[in-house]
Amino acid sequence: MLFLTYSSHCNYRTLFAAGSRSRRKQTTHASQDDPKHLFSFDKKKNPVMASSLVSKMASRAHLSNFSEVGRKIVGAALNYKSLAHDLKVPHPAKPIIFLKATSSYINVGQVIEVPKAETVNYEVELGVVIGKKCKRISEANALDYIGGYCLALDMTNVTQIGNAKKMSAPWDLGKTFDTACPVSKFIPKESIKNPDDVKLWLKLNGNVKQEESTSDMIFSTSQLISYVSQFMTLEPGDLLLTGSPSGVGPVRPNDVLECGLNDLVTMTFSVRAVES
Ligand SMILES: CC(=O)CC(=O)C(=O)O
Repeated sequence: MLFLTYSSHCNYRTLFAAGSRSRRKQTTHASQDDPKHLFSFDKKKNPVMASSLVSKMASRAHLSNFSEVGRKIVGAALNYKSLAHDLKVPHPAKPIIFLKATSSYINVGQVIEVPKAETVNYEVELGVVIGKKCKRISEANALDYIGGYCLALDMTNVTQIGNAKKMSAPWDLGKTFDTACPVSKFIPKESIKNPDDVKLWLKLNGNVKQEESTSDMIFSTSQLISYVSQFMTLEPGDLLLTGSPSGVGPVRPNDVLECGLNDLVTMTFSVRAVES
């Protein structure tokens, strides 16, 4: 007897939304990323392993739903050498950190909203989904706290950021308006060996506007996670936006943005105007 009795303990059927396939069918053709793969052992002989794998499954189910369950989105600004070069500004001495509200998430199928009289820029980014609670962690340990990844757009209202700068006010209205954080599906941690070397690209209406490796980042993924964790506790499902490479630019109503991350994921969003 393998895993069949587990469903009553952890209710992972609901967690994984396994659909209509029977549990027994799920034992066959298990792929690397498939949670059922975890259950190919004898649970009576390995009760400790069984319980740890159940919690691993529950945690991955939780993380794959990060845009619903995550409690914050933390962004890093000016984190690419190429962007700093384009903007003719020096590299920041420390990460520049801002927050986006989770109400700004949208998923594929939803539309980016742009106020008619304002300018909103696209910025393609690697998103890091936090896998376990981290507070004041070292750079050396930071990668252990990653639960997975996503492709993200850090939509930025530059009209609002310009207004804020004039008043020495925070950037919030420029970063965290509704629809400001389009995200892809969850990418399991194992799919990306090195988050500091993945390729990001973005096309606006079919024309390539951004294309860069995360190796161009000023602060590495570990440095960003460790730095942020000195100030705020990162929790499972939180998202860290690692910054945008050069090529950022404005969108207009009816534009179509298409972007991708390695050969792992692509996503497409269209833009519509809303009243300012
Ligand atoms: C002002 C910005 O939008 C900077 C930013 O978010 C970035 O990724 O760089």
